[in-house]
Amino acid sequence: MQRPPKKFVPTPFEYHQEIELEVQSLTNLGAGVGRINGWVVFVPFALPGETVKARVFRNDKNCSHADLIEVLVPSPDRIEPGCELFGTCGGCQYQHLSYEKQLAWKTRQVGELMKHMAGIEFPVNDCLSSEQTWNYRSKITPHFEKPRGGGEIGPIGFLAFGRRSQLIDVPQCPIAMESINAALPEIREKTRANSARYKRGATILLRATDGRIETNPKATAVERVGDLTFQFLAGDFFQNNPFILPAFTGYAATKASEAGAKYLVDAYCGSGLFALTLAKNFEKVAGVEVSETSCEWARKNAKANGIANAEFLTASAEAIFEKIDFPAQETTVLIDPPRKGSTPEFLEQLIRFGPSRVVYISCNPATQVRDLKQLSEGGYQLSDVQPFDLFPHTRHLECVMTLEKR
Ligand SMILES: C[S@@+](CC[C@H](N)C(=O)[O-])C[C@H]1O[C@@H](n2cnc3c(N)ncnc32)[C@H](O)[C@@H]1O
Repeated sequence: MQRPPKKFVPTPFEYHQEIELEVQSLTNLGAGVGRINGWVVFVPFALPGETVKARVFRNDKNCSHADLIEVLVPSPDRIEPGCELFGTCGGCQYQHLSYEKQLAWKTRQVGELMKHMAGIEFPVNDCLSSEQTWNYRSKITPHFEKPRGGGEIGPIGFLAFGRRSQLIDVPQCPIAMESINAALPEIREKTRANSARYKRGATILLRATDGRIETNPKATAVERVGDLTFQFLAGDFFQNNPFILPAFTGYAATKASEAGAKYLVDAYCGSGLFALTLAKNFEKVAGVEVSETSCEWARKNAKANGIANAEFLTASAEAIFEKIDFPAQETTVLIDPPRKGSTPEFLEQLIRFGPSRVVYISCNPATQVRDLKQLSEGGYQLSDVQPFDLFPHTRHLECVMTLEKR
């Protein structure tokens, strides 16, 4: 038997002890959850309803973690993964689960996070699917490392499953657009051929835009959403599943405007996706974005699309409240912060401003629910929770939460 790592805690299971358990649930990180005599065990790649054999590699204070060895009784929802790297690559967690059940679990996970992290019980609408469930990503960023002191570069790809630094080689990625996969072999070859130019590792950008693949983060990329055209720097943020964007922005538009608000604040606005797709529903729109280049593109995008009622401020999000003269009772504040969520400072100012509605969009329900708690304590109450599956076959999702001032 392999020797346990130094910090291994040997209770309740020994290192590499093999256990059999029934899996009951699926966490929002994508791991199956079962219990042995009430003790919780997490087993990635095991599905609810399955009986599995697993090997324990860590015991924590109130749970253990184990690797899946064998599925003894499979779930009827288990399917053949679409990628041969599934299970070794850290990118996808759900390729072995039918798409319908992926959606059902994502819906349930949002509800459970709200209940457990914020003590809020609220019905979650069914997660809306992506029109295209394979070849949907318009951007991938494979990495590579170079050994210190020279030598050939190692694998070009993504983090291996469960690892913090080990990469696996990814020659093709079936969730990336076909045009990205078509360009990938040549880009990988070139990277290897030019390996002398790299002192250490790097990240390669592949952004599908306007019929080509852009690798220069400083080049301009373009994306169409409904009847609007957005330009932005290829290396800057833009939602990377274009197939669901009309439905996603359409939903945000309805939620932001249905109660009759005339003014919209779009905080963390990027190159203007929500501000500009929603502008026709409002008298005036004010966006705020910390990235100078994204914000500059938001202004240019407004102009290029003939939108005259949207202004953009380059600043950290909380600065917007000093700038606007919108009456709070006629204003919706939409926020779409990065994965780490918003900040207590921003939320405090938002609550002090007191808009009639808040539409909070997030790609990380855990930080969203943390912030929801602050908003809820600050006098806002949920009226709608709608997840969108921008990232089929992965554990990720986008969630639109609508809150109203009590
Ligand atoms: C998830 S993206 C959303 C962008 C945009 N809403 C969209 O959908 O294209 C989050 C954005 O927040 C910006 N950001 C990060 N920290 C910020 C801050 N403190 N204040 C304002 N914007 C910030 C990032 O530059 C990024 O453009």
